[in-house]
Amino acid sequence: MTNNPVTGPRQSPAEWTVRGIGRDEFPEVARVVGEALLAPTDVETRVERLLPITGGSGLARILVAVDGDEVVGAVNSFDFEMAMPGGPRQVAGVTGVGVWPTHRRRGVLSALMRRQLADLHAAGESVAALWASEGGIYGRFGYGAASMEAELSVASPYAALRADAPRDPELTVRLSDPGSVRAEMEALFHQEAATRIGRFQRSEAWWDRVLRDESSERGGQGPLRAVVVSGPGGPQGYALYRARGEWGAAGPLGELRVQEMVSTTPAARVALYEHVFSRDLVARIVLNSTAMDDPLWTLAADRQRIGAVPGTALWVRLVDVRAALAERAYAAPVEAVVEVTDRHAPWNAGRWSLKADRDGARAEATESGPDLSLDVSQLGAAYLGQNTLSAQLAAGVLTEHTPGAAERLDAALRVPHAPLCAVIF
Ligand SMILES: CC(=O)SCCNC(=O)CCNC(=O)[C@H](O)C(C)(C)COP(=O)(O)OP(=O)(O)OC[C@H]1O[C@@H](n2cnc3c(N)ncnc32)[C@H](O)[C@@H]1OP(=O)(O)O
Repeated sequence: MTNNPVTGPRQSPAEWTVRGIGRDEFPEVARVVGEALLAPTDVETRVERLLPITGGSGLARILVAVDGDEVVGAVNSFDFEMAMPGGPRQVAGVTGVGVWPTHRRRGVLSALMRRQLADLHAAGESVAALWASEGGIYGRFGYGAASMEAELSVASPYAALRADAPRDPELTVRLSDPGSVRAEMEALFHQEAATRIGRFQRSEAWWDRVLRDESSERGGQGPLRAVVVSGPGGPQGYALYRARGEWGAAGPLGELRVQEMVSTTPAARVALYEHVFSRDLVARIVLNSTAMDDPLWTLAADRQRIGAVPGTALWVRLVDVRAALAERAYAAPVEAVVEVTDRHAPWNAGRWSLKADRDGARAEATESGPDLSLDVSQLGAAYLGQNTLSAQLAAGVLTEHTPGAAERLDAALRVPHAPLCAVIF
């Protein structure tokens, strides 16, 4: 044990007691995590907001580290149905990670992460995913940065689509308050969340959270609005957005911010863009969190006028490498032996033979020589199909024993559309 005047004595993760919680301890967990995350709301409000989405069996997924009687750190995970390559899967959505400020850098998170990983594995869960507050935290625990999303913005004079963008005169566009079209939005989202990698199905409580509209949620903007595009057969898309009016010496400087856009047909997408692009008094349109292959890149009249701020979205952890490899879908036949190192999950370490084609995959332990050696975090980074192993090879962070192995695996791991989660959990 070493001592540090700021953080106190450094302990090994094994020295911390980690346990589950009773229902009456939830406010204490909310207090500790809220303080760590610099949450602007009071504990009561946080409990009121978090309980519905965490509730039920969710509390059983919370772990705390204690110092005597005191809770000094916590982790939680949602039991998501998230779209993965090949379809919807159960994914542990790791969340609510925080360590009491006087106990940081003493191994508390490490203890919590190890126990959470062991619990998820024991429960038969194969994949965990999270949004990280900081990029330096989770790689050491076997998470790989697996997807990027981008905030897009466009100044109103350039907010226009190509002349040949698909437009359907039969579509109608209806603007209303979100509550009155919630059922339509839920149905459209449910469809998208079954296939769009990274999306997770929403409970009613999650919808309440997405549609929350107190003034503290608005970030200086106006109320949440919903626009729904429908054809003769019913709704084909929706967007949720807020707008803020502003005036400068030369006229209107309003901003319109799209929180979410979902569409099931190209023409509905076009109608949604054209609705938000055509609002009067708006000088700038922002699309909060978009997939890296958002159709706007193809449809914009001048794509060079789109400003893009990309950022890391989901980090993925293969809790059970064998199961995660076997349940994934593959775009091309592949046979390879991967040698995996895993500091925190010894059951993953070793050589895995993957045999896959478009009809299915098998992964089993093997003694054969590896084609590729890598850390479990690197496999996590490639799992959603957005990041290639070839890029990691070029960066010099994995070893290829058989020339071309990374490229062949990449061809099999490829997915047709970029992942999109968009909702930070
Ligand atoms: C999914 C989510 O909920 S994301 C939200 C994460 N939470 C936050 O950001 C809240 C504020 N921060 C905290 O509560 C804490 O600082 C945490 C949770 C990030 C880290 O907890 P700690 O108990 O301090 O971590 P712990 O002592 O186990 O550190 C383990 C290792 O990670 C490193 N580490 C911890 N946090 C960070 C960081 N933010 N950046 C880089 N390295 C870090 C430590 O230096 C240590 O490295 P070492 O093993 O080489 O010595």
